[in-house]
Amino acid sequence: MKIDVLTLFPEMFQSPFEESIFKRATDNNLVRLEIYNFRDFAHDKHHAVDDSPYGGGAGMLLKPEPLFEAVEDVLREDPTPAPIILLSPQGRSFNQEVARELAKHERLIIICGHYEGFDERVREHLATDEISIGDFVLTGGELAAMVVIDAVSRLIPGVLGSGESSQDDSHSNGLLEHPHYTRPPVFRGWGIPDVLLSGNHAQINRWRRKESLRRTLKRRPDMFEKIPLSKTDRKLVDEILAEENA
Ligand SMILES: O=C(NCc1ccc(CNCc2ncc[nH]2)cc1)c1csc2nc[nH]c(=O)c12
Repeated sequence: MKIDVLTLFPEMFQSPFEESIFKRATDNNLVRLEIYNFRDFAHDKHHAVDDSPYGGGAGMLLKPEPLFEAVEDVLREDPTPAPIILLSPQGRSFNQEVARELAKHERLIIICGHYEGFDERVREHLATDEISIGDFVLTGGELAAMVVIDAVSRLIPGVLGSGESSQDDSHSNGLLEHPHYTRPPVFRGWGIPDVLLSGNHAQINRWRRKESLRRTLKRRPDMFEKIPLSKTDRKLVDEILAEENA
């Protein structure tokens, strides 16, 4: 997948993608990141990228010209079609489902805004999608873009090593993950559930599914109510409720 990022702070994208999993992804050409400073596309003598809002009001807005010219230049260089994604607090909420949807594209073009916000014509006539990563206010879209790039890239086949799998992490099967344990079996007097040492994989899977259900029910009832429960799940939930009320 090729990801073109338009930002006023290209240097922000250097280090986060030179480490670990993402580095492996770029090294074996599974993901290619191209960062552009859209200030380079502001051709007036002051290279102005923002201006004050018509109608008055605080703050500045990103002008349309530099953004339109930057996207058009990127598409002239490489005409491969791609969603043009505006990152903004007004976007649709990003989640694992949106990450899976974006991971299907061979290319993404991502526009990072800044505190100011965008001129509406960018939203109406340039962007094809608009994404927010949550209901909190950041100083700019760059960190949000990195979150989206990270979550999407790990879904691209081959990016995660053979050991990791994106199948069973939280939010992939609609449930939160069950507790995990590794050596030592006892640490400062704290042991681990016997079932995990039993070698009985049916019981281990049952325990894991039950603990996922328990954790999701307790911490994220909003997620829990969306999960289709099998007959076995329902039995596990009954056991959980009995235990919780014991
Ligand atoms: O660019 C982002 N944030 C920077 C930012 C913060 C506040 C405002 C409000 N506009 C002020 C204004 N409008 C007009 C004049 N002045 C706009 C942009 C962002 C991208 S995705 C995301 N997801 C979750 N949270 C986020 O903040 C983000």
